[in-house]
Amino acid sequence: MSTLLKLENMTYAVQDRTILRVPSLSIEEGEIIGIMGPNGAGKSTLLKLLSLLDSPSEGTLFFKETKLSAHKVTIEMKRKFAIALQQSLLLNTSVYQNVALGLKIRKLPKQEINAKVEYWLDKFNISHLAKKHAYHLSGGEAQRVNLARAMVLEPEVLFLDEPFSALDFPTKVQLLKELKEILKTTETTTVFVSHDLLEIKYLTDRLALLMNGEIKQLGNTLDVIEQPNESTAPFIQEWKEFIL
Ligand SMILES: Nc1ncnc2c1ncn2[C@@H]1O[C@H](COP(=O)(O)OP(=O)(O)OP(=O)(O)O)[C@@H](O)[C@H]1O
Repeated sequence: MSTLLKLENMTYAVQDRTILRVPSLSIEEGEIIGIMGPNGAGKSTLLKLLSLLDSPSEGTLFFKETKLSAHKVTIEMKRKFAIALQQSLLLNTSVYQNVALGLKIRKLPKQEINAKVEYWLDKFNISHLAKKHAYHLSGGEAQRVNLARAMVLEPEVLFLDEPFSALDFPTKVQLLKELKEILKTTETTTVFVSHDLLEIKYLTDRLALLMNGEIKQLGNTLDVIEQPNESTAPFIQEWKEFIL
């Protein structure tokens, strides 16, 4: 495995208040890394910095060997990333057009767009919804479209911010299973932000536990869950009591 994304000496401050401090974080090619922590820990902020939606107050982000800055980043660099959020924010058009839009913007030939959209609608089991209006979908269907819209771009890094949190349990479980299969077969490097230890345990290879704007523990997901450190044990223990 080689390092795809790397943060160094990063801080992020809002009005003189430092809300995130990450001395070092590497994301390895092909891995699924989870970011978990309590409300307000800084998870979404970290995801925004890694995905170039925002820039740090200090520090550097590297993509492979290239130093990135959100201010100067090229379209080519942004196109290496895709993001799916909790709210699918679909456009006022059909499912097909929602999934096709990113490829149209990239000016791909029509035939290629058709082939890719059909492929990803099929992968997420939503081919039958292609003509349906995006505003008439269930929550689970909309999240499938959201994920297909991200994956059709064949990103080098996929960022997921709580994509399952609004779904009911059976819908979530089914989609998690399918997504894991897709991410593993495509070897898509993925950064997954979640509140839910069950989702994290099922989907991720490594886990960063973020608290008060700092990564308090980072390691193999099962190791972190089984052997939390002094800082993370109370948080993990609460989860264990809740699910066991
Ligand atoms: N633009 C901003 N202005 C002021 N405060 C901010 C801003 N962005 C984030 N914060 C603060 O920084 C902290 C981290 O926010 P962030 O949304 O990253 O946390 P989170 O772990 O994703 O939280 P949640 O689990 O509730 O979504 C919070 O205290 C939040 O209020």
